[in-house]
Amino acid sequence: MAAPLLSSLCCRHSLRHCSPRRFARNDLSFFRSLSTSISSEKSLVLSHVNEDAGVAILAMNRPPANSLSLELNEAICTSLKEIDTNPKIQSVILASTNPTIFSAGLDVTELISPDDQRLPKFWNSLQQVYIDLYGSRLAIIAAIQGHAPAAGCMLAMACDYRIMYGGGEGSTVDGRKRKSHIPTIGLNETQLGIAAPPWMGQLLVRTIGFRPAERALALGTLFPPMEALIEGLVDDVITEESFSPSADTIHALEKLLPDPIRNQALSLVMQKAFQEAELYAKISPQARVASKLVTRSESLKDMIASREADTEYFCSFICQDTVQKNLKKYVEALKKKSKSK
Ligand SMILES: CCCCCCCCCCC/C=C/C(=O)SCCNC(=O)CCNC(=O)[C@H](O)C(C)(C)COP(=O)(O)OP(=O)(O)OC[C@H]1O[C@@H](n2cnc3c(N)ncnc32)[C@H](O)[C@@H]1OP(=O)(O)O
Repeated sequence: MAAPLLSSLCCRHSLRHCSPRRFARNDLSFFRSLSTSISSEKSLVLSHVNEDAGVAILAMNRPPANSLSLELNEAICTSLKEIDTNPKIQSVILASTNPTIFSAGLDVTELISPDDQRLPKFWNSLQQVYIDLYGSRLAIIAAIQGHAPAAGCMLAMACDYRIMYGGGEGSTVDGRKRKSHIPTIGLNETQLGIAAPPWMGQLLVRTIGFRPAERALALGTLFPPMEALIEGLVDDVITEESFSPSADTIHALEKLLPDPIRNQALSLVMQKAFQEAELYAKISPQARVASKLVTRSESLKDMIASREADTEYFCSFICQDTVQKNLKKYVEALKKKSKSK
């Protein structure tokens, strides 16, 4: 696995497929669902490309919480690969069709009383998502509208830039009032009685620095947006107080977008993500990819070298009685909370 990945970072995609695209700052037409749009695995992922813009959107679409199952992981990788093979695309926005949950992390039901054959496949698929995102030649922008705990946070950290919704009353991207929503992000595994695997923990260390990461990992801290910004876990926090799209914009987008992501395209987070995607797409792809290689190749090599051992450790760890007990308790509490709403 190592050789293809690193060669893809070095040359396979990056140096051959370098045709930066320009598009107008406010041109939201990049969201247009082309007839060649990619939707895979029963649309667990909605993916659309705009070759003129050089930008793609990849929106996770697994209700209710975009929790990462084997199938969703595979769908993310498949979609990303399809986008990656398109030489006209330089940037991708990683988003969610759920406006309040980016991804709830691993599908915890995958971890409870797991099937022997499926569990290692499941873990491998998560490792692959990380490798494909973190090692992509594409500039990937995380549009974090909602919660991103645990592996959801990992997805965001594996991107090149993270924009988070700052929360607040009455966000009205579609003209309707909605309840106040303040998303959180972080590696909260210890709160489930498990620990983040080394490669995920190290990703946090590389993102926010050693001491803050050490503390956040131990406590399983979930950061609200402004704290995440201060820690450097996200790069930008957007509030929608001043956001009021014009009727023309809404009308144009209604024509352009398929239902699941129409409102998302109108949100300020998505528009900022678009601007950032545009910014990255303007940089010489050779230079951008080379700089990504400088900061990411060593850790990717290490992760890939320990991949099998990581899978073995994960499987035996998850199957321990105490871990199973903790996980069951956690899921019961989650279901109870959901029912009590
Ligand atoms: C030393 C090295 C050791 C290495 C060993 C490896 C160990 C393993 C490491 C694994 C690393 C990664 C771990 C994970 O990602 S575990 C998952 C962590 N995720 C969470 O803790 C989040 C749980 N969810 C929530 O807190 C909330 O749902 C959330 C804040 C995301 C949203 O809240 P909201 O109120 O909007 O929504 P609900 O809670 O009502 O949820 C809606 C429905 O979704 C279901 N749900 C939510 N999260 C999950 C999930 N992670 N998996 C499966 N299902 C989930 C929830 O039950 C609701 O469904 P129902 O309505 O049907 O009950």
